[in-house]
Amino acid sequence: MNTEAAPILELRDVSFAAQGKPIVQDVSCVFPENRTTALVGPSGGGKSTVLKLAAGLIVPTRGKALYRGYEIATMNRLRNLEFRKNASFVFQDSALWANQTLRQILELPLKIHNPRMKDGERARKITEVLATTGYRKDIDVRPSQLSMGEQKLIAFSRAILCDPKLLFLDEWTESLDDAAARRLVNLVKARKERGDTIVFVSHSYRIIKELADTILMVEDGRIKLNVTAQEFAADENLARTIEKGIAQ
Ligand SMILES: Nc1ncnc2c1ncn2[C@@H]1O[C@H](COP(=O)(O)OP(=O)(O)OP(=O)(O)O)[C@@H](O)[C@H]1O
Repeated sequence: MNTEAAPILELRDVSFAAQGKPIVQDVSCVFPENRTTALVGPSGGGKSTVLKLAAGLIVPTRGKALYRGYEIATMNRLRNLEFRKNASFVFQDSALWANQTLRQILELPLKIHNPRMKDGERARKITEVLATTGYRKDIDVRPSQLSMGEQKLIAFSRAILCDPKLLFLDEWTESLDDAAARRLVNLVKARKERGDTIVFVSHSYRIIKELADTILMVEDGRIKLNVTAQEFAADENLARTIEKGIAQ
């Protein structure tokens, strides 16, 4: 585990249960600032749940999720606002509001975090971000008119609109064609290079190898491996274990 950078995020002895079923158990890990961490592992192992716990989207049943040392579930309103302004999440299913147009969906985070932004500036910002992510169609339509891949582009565009320093990505390239997936990987790479803190879930060995500084293998709700990219690159057995774990 890399300890030289500050743990902007930490899970401390975290467990999470739903409907009496343990989903994540006794997870402790740090997500260092300015680093990219990949959560990998077999389907149903608990990766998305760990990601949501780290992002403060769900509250641990036991233990603490911390942002800069403050418990996310109980930190004061101002600190929570700062955290929310700095953090964005791309959900596995895109999570676009069915009854809103894409324009309304994209306007909302800007209205919340930059309430003084003028209408024209907001429209320019949206056009600029969509050009970056490569969504070129009409935005006065509802999400149901989009393919899954197009929904992913909108979800990613929404996530970067307010220029977050902390990005949580849950299989953000799934359902995209190769060109679009490459564009979104490159966009994350650029953010990583400028020093953002990124935590992502992916089943793609290639993406994990390309982006991750640290790899956490989550299986049966526990962290089974916590290795740096250097350790991963230097140890063929480790690489095989991770590749096998992803493929399950
Ligand atoms: N709120 C919940 N209520 C009931 N079961 C849940 C809940 N959240 C997660 N689970 C279950 O816990 C297990 C782990 O889910 P999670 O989505 O975290 O896994 P994952 O590793 O991200 O899987 P995948 O790679 O398939 O997306 C799954 O069996 C899932 O159905």
